[in-house]
Amino acid sequence: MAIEVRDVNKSFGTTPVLRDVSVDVASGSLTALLGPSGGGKSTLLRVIAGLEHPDTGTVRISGVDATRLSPQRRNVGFVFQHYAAFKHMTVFRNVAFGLEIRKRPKDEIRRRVMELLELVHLERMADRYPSQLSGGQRQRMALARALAVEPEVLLLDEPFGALDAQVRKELRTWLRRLHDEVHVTTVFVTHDQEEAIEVADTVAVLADGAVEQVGSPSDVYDNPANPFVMRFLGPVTEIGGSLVRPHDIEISTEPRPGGDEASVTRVVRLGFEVRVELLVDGREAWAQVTRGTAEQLALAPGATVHVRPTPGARSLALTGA
Ligand SMILES: Nc1ncnc2c1ncn2[C@@H]1O[C@H](COP(=O)(O)OP(=O)(O)OP(=O)(O)O)[C@@H](O)[C@H]1O
Repeated sequence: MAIEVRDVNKSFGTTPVLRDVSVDVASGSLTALLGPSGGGKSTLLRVIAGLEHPDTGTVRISGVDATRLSPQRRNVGFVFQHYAAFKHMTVFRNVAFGLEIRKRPKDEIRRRVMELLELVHLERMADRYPSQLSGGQRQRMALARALAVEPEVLLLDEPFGALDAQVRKELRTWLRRLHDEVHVTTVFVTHDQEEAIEVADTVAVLADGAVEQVGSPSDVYDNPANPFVMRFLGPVTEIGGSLVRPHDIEISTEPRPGGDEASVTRVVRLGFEVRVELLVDGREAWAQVTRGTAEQLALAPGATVHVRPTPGARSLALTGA
């Protein structure tokens, strides 16, 4: 394990922000800390970095108890949402900074920095100043700078959070590729479930200071541990007292075992997908079907149909939830 967080508790004043948090991060993995705003993701990342100290519990990095080590002695690289670059230094010098203060030989620094700039596709920007870069380029420079000193662990706090949607999407794909090339153990914070699912190989869902579930993206999406995780990871709807993914609802014109009668209230075509709004037992629900299915069943407002979760689909009973 690259990182082992054990039974960490942290309060600010009297407010508990992390409650008995235990997470393992495998060496070489790309792990997302995912959850709603205020859930404690940044605080957990800062505890791993050594920027906050837990009240109780331990943090081990590469097998060493790091709980009391300063950030400098943990060998971690850090990138924040708003990255503070040295404005008066070129991109080259920003990336070289950590190596220069470690007094590495000049030619080694030059080689390493150019390698890193190539890795983040900024090799032609070496002589520019941070103000001459786009937001996405600046964050890539920040990553190169964090990687320069060869950290054992890379910690990213919403690194693309301040960028517009399009650039954000590009950088996601880019981060995944970068990780496939350098394999440095990486933990990144995000509140965007799509980003976590697309980029990470492990997702830890954090809410209200506690870990709700840790698993692969398909694990947490297909086998959510509880209604909270199911709702947070993707669209849900409710039929027969259970929470179901709308694409896991089977619609038929004939009654089927385990099905409920429903009336179609609205049919919305969204390209290839069709959103079918329903009333089941007086309650609103919706199903996502393909255009082919919608046409075949002649779904239209006012139609009476029968719905049930697709056999084998994951559903969660909502009793008491
Ligand atoms: N230094 C601090 N002093 C007091 N309270 C803090 C401090 N840092 C964080 N908090 C509180 O701790 C809680 C968790 O914050 P944290 O930033 O870890 O959550 P988060 O999941 O990263 O949320 P976001 O995505 O909004 O950053 C919040 O209620 C926040 O107000």
